[in-house]
Amino acid sequence: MSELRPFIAGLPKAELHVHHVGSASPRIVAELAARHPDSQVPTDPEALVDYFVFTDFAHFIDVYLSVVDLVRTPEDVRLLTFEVARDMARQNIRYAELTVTPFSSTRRGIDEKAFMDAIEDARRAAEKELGVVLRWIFDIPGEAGLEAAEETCRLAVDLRPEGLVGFGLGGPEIGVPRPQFKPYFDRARAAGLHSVPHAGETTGPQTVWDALTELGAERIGHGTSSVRDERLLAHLAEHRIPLEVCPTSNIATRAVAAMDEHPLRKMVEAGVLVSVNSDDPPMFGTDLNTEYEVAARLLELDARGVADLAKQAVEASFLDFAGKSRIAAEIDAYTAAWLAR
Ligand SMILES: O=c1[nH]cnc2c1ncn2[C@@H]1O[C@H](CO)[C@@H](O)[C@H]1O
Repeated sequence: MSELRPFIAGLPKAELHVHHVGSASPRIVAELAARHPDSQVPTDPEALVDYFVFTDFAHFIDVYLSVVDLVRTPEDVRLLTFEVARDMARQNIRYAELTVTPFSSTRRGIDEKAFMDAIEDARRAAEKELGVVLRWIFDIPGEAGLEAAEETCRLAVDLRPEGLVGFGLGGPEIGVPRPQFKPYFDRARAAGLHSVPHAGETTGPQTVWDALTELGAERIGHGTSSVRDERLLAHLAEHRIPLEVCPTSNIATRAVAAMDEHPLRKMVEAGVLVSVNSDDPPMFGTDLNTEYEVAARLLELDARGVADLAKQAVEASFLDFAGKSRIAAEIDAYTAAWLAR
């Protein structure tokens, strides 16, 4: 544990890249697994630790989908969402853009309106009872193809829950080229949603270019391989297109071989705006505070540097000016008080 840990723990934070089902705590996953004994997911939180060791990215997606399979009723959705916010509140996360995959639930038979009501109900309760502001990014699960794209787009545009701010694309990249999703991103953007696809997590920089030119990406999920293309890095820096970086995730899914090889530092040195994120925290044995510790080590930051990093996430968010200013001011006040101790 680094000496920055207590500072980071109390620091007000925003998280921009974190998956809904992927944030279910071991307790919640175990509880859902016990409710649905036909599943292969362990019902014991201890056994989950081993279950969440991944041989590669494809294995991670298989395990992820086995947990998705446990969420079967609107009440499961509501419980999961509120509990995720509770974990965020414990870490002083004030604001989160949570990536939700409605297709996974509607395809499993959850009524679409009941699904929206469940997440919205949890969002309001989280804000009121926990002081955590949640917003949604609806993502297309890439492996499910154009059918999922059509359905996700329809749900986003036609049902448009109040908390929805963005439209994304997740899952595997290999064999799932980004350009085919252009019509769906065009529709979502025309409806006023922000474009936030994953790209360059498990494939090269061309996927990031495709996300920018074909999908109108305003932020990139992961974008890890961007560092292999100097021109791309310069483009991201110049146009202030942030990368959502999730260091421990990249090691856990074996997208990056070792933490000391993580490209975060190279991104920052190229002047790219970055946000630090936890992705699927319990599955990767991490949380946002730990990711800030990791980033502080990779970037050799002191408390002030960590506070600046937290402000970059606020800057990269889809909050309005007043919302950004409010959290940035909280970060400044907290940091000043900490440094004056
Ligand atoms: O790190 C990640 N990269 C890509 N997709 C992810 C990640 N974590 C969770 N998902 C989720 O995987 C599902 C199956 O496609 C999607 O729902 C996506 O949100």
